[in-house]
Amino acid sequence: MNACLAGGWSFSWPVALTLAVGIGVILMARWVSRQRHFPGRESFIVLHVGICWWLAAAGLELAAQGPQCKVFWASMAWPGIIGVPTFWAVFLWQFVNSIREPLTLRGFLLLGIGPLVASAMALSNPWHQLFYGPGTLPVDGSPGAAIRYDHGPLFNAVAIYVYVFMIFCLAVVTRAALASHGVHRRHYLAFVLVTCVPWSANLSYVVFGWTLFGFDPTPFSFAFTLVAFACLILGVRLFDLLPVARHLLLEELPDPVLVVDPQRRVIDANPAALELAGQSAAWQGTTLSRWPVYGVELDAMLTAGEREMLLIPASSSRYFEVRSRDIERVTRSGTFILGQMFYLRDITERHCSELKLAEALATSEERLRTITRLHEQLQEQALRDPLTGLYNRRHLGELFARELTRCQRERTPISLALIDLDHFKQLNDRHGHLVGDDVLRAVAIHLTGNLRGSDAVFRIGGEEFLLLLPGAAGDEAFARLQALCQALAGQPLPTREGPLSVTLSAGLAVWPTQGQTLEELMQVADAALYDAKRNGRNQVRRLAATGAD
Ligand SMILES: Nc1nc2c(ncn2[C@@H]2O[C@H](COP(=O)(O)OP(=O)(O)OP(=O)(O)O)[C@@H](O)[C@H]2O)c(=O)[nH]1
Repeated sequence: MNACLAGGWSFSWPVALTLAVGIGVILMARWVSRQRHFPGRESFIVLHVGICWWLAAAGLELAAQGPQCKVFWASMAWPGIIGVPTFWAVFLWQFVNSIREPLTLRGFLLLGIGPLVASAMALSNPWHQLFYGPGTLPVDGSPGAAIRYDHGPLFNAVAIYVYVFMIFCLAVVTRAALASHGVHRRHYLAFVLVTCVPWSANLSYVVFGWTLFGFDPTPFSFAFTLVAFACLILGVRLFDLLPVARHLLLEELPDPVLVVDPQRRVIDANPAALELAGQSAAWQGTTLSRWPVYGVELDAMLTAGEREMLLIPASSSRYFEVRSRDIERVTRSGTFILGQMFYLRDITERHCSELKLAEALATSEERLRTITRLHEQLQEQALRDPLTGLYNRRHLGELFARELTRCQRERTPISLALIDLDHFKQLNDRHGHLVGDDVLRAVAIHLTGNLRGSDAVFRIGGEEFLLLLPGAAGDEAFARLQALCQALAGQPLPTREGPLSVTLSAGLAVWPTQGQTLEELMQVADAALYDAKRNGRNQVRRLAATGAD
């Protein structure tokens, strides 16, 4: 060994490559060792130590000039050559089965027997030549020429030992990939690739004698392993729980989530989205507009550039609030849209509550309107006489006060007339009360039919009426009342027993000359009415005015 350490060396590109890969492996192993704990972490680090060992021995073999030294360094590689598949298998087993406890010392020592025995067999080869046969010679006579190895039976036995581990590794990750889905499956499939590439390189060397730089290509294939792990760790954050947790969250989310690429093809959908669409297989890559149940709406939403909408799928009685957002990647040259994500929030409960609330509000408003209408009707009814529909005495005070204010402001008079039907008792007695009611109604119509806009007529007693004529002075009011009186007398009224003739007597009072208040005016008018009755009825009377009217 001393001779080989002190022997001639030549630094070449293949040596530089092994050195670079070795440094990369050390850096990655160091970085991984500082990461959070993950299943198989210790085995993963031991595996990388094995790779480094192998690379170091391979580099020394490549750099060594003497053929014996080359064979010596090749023999020194065996702890790494056996250790790598052994601890790759242990790591995969622990990772796939989520075994967090590190390998026991006993297990470690047991698994270390293989590499030790193989190394011992390789290093003792000069005495038995069963590992490398006598045909192990340089490929040509040039200095530092590569060695063509004559693989002996012990070499083949060790190769089989290694391949058993590799087959085990493949079986473990393939089974795990088949049994899992989502992020986990992608991780396991990556492991299948990472297993296959160095193994294929090794198989091609052992079985077909294929070499790279005249050398076993397996150590160089670790460059691929290094890049693959770098991509897995940095790209999909292997060993990190966050992507797995996010994936699980999406899987468990009761609300549908759909992801489309820039060509509007569905590239991902969580179980809730698949269930709503009734999709189960071969859905990936479906054009959004052809996506069942709600694809057309989402497609239209994208076209319209809308970010939010209410979705009521035809085949479902549920309501969804759809939100879309761009999936972007920011690079130095700008922001690229990688696709869109749709999030469908089930708002059925909220929407139904809102609908019920709106319905309840509408009903309440309708009821309130009805109550207001009824209240107004009641108020109106309270002010009106039910038989004739004329205002009653209750409304008189209010209306008079209003008219009085107006007439005071406008300095105009108000005439007030009390009207009483003549011999109404006789009419009742002769024709009955119902006919009397007919007459009262007909008189009410007669009176209202002869009023002007601002006039008002009230029924203030059985067959007593009151006329309020704002703005009408005594003479004018008197003339109008007389016309009313004569018209009534000359026109029989319709009743259930045929037309009947009635007459009225009226007494007139005028504000402000004959009274200041309603009571005073009514007293004056009543006195005048009494006068009319006494003078033979069917006439209008007024007392002599105490001032100008
Ligand atoms: N049909 C009907 N009659 C009523 C109503 N209210 C009061 N009367 C009647 O009206 C009559 C009033 O009679 P009286 O006060 O004696 O007066 P009158 O018979 O008209 O005689 P004079 O007023 O003196 O001309 C009574 O017979 C009451 O019963 C009503 O609402 N309907």
